[in-house]
Amino acid sequence: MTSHGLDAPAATGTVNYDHNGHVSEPNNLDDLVVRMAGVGVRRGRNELLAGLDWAVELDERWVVLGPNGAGKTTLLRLAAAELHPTSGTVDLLGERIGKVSVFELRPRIGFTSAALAGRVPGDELVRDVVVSAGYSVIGRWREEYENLDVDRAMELLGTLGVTHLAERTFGTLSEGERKRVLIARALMTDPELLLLDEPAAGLDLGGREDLVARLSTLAMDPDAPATVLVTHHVEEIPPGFTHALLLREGQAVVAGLIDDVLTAENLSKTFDQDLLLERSGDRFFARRR
Ligand SMILES: Nc1ncnc2c1ncn2[C@@H]1O[C@H](COP(=O)(O)OP(=O)(O)OP(=O)(O)O)[C@@H](O)[C@H]1O
Repeated sequence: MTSHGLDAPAATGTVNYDHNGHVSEPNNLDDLVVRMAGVGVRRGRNELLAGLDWAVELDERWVVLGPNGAGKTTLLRLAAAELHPTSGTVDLLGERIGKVSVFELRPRIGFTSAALAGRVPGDELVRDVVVSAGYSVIGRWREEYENLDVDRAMELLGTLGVTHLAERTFGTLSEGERKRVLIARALMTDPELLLLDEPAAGLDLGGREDLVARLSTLAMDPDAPATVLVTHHVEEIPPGFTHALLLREGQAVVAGLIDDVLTAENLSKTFDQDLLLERSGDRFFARRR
């Protein structure tokens, strides 16, 4: 860990781009929740991400799609201030990574991932898993939480449809129940950016559909934070998501409004298969041609 709390050596960004991809100084970073310019992440000889330009605005809901190993989790960890880029610049919530303490930034960002699920002690009460996010720790660490915090945790468990699990221990929950509890936890600090890494992975059909519906409600709520959802499957894109970034081998294939960029052609390029994409109402379905 560096003095900024990052788990990779801090490298000062050298390149800035404007929205058209031209080199420039940023104008008003406050308008952007995430801004990545010329971002690369390298581990040994592996380029996990390369030359990535991406920006997320306050009212946008992004889905990041790509095959195994495309760099999706790496991208999300950059957006969660958990990683530092090897090259390029990352600005989160108007702050440049490398110039700000990530410990100040992280409470403003809600993040769920399988890695986080693995760090939650199995004997923690579900209610405490959620409420402790407000104190930037995992699990209960105080004898007494503020009543207001407990009320908020219960309200969020309600939003995710799992109030009845509040007094259960995390280790006794099913995969789907854990995912919902962790999304409630991610929302606990009222974050300005919500990052969801494969929230529907491992869920059965009913669980997936229920989660997609709840994420759709959240996406359509104008007060909800800017959201980025990583998935392998177009079927998991909740209605209300506005933008898509398609990633392949650490590089963006295409990024923009879902209606513009989510096409059979782009999906086929991304997954290196001849794919058929169908749209039914506001849901997507894909299969091999
Ligand atoms: N520390 C590391 N050292 C070397 N290679 C790494 C390291 N971390 C990740 N990688 C590699 O970088 C690539 C991108 O990993 P990442 O986890 O970001 O992909 P992903 O798109 O999230 O994949 P998946 O869909 O399988 O979860 C993978 O090929 C992975 O093996």
